[in-house]
Amino acid sequence: MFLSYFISTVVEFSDPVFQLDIFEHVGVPLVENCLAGFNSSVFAYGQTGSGKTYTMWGPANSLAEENVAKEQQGLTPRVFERLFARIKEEQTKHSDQQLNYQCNCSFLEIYNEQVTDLLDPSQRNLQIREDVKSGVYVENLTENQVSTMEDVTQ
Ligand SMILES: Nc1ncnc2c1ncn2[C@@H]1O[C@H](COP(=O)(O)OP(=O)(O)OP(=O)(O)O)[C@@H](O)[C@H]1O
Repeated sequence: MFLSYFISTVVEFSDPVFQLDIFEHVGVPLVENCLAGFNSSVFAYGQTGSGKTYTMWGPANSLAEENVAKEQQGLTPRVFERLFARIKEEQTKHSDQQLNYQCNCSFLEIYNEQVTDLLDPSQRNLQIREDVKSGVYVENLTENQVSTMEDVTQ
């Protein structure tokens, strides 16, 4: 099952307060849904230059620069930081059960009905398919397993 969140971006909105607001209303419930075992996705939509990438990642190079203020971070690093922290919390809380979590993520862009794999931009025309059991999926979309922030920011 898939749970999806939609964010409409307008460049004037994507200031630090807006980033925090999005994190609280989209990021926090998304992390809890992932922990509960649901596949979850975020769609950022808006016209060219409206701030989709900024909303999802923060200012350019913010992941590489250690001194970028936390409040400038985009949704993606905040979500993964929260996810890994919550996993640790759950594992500590239920240490007798030896909980194991596997996190996989994909990133794609849809532009003029063309689907591009952002983890492998040479894949520019991926097909959207439907499977009787698993539902709608993007054929051949790269799926990376992540367990640390370094995995996410590489
Ligand atoms: N709140 C903001 N403060 C400062 N700069 C911003 C803000 N939001 C967006 N920008 C800047 O505006 C430019 C366009 O934003 P961005 O690349 O996020 O738009 P986009 O919707 O992803 O565009 P495209 O559809 O062309 O990929 C970028 O240089 C980005 O750094």
